[in-house]
Amino acid sequence: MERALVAEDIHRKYGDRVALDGVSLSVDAGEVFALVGPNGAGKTTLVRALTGTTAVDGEVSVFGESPATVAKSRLGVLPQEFTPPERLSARELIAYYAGLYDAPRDVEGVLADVGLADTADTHYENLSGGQRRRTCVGATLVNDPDLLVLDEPTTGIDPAGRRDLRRLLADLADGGTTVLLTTHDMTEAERLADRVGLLADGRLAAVDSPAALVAEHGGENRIVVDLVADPIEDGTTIDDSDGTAPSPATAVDALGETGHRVELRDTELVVHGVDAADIGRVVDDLERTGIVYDGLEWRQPDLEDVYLAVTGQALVSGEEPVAEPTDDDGNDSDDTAAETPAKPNASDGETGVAQ
Ligand SMILES: Nc1ncnc2c1ncn2[C@@H]1O[C@H](COP(=O)(O)OP(=O)(O)OP(=O)(O)O)[C@@H](O)[C@H]1O
Repeated sequence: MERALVAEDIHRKYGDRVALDGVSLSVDAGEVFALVGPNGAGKTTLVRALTGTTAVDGEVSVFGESPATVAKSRLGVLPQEFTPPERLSARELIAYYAGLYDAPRDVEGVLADVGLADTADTHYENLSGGQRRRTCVGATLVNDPDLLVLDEPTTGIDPAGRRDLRRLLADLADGGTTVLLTTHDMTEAERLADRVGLLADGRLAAVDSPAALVAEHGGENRIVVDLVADPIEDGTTIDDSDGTAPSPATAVDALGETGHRVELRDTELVVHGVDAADIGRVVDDLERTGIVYDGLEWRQPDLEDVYLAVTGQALVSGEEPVAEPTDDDGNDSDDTAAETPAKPNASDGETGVAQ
């Protein structure tokens, strides 16, 4: 199997700040690889290292060559920040980038791939945030690259657009294109990637298929109970004979006696090791404790749980805020959805108290 990308022990500092701290990674040709991590984890720096746009200590090769010498026609790179000329239409922009290559793809085919066939004549400045991002993705496809490197390609794209883009990337991968993308969104990584690299503080904390990571680190199925923070103030009816609800700690003890590991996390109570067939029994046990709760949810472990288990940091996932408007007519929008998210430090780990 040809290696599309190899990085060996890459280090990168900005002043005293360590952005990459000994990252080694290899991606096979035809693989979809997702780099996942919170703001500041080092994703963009790693992408830049792999594509030769920032100098690093360590070895990087792309299809066996230095990123500086590999044929540009083999690569399609979407930086996190990419602002094409605003007074050109989507079609003109794609045609412009296609014109940089000797044997480009058909412009209309690229526009169709990124779902912009009906918006192709709208100026870039009048496209919605999601349509702009799709135009930028289109610009990376004009040379039919062997390796696509996409830094947060779905930022600002609405859920339907994300699905379309995922489908496109999956089709490209089926056709042999290697895809390396970064995302904050674990669901996206889980759905799309053959393998996922969990990046935290400039280090790859784990690399494997989503299923293998979840099996190894995800923990058990669980019920998460959303407790009422203050049932008296909340006006919730309390059934206890003395008119007071049991404390969460009492409920934890009572549930613990039923054989499950129970954990209290702020206003959530987590009952671990609950398989689908046990849900009814555990809910009955919960009712018997008399604890007052707003709702509950049965959850199977996912990559977010893996990230927390492996790095000790919580990574909030799900769909990112959607740029408005999200309609597809693309006309007269003055939307300027941020292409560049703020960069706070990684979020704090959970502060649960294990019972
Ligand atoms: N040009 C730069 N100058 C100084 N520090 C930088 C620079 N680029 C990145 N950093 C720092 O390096 C660390 C890694 O940043 P990087 O942009 O690679 O993270 P990221 O995972 O891509 O974050 P985000 O999800 O916000 O894009 C951060 O602490 C960041 O502040």
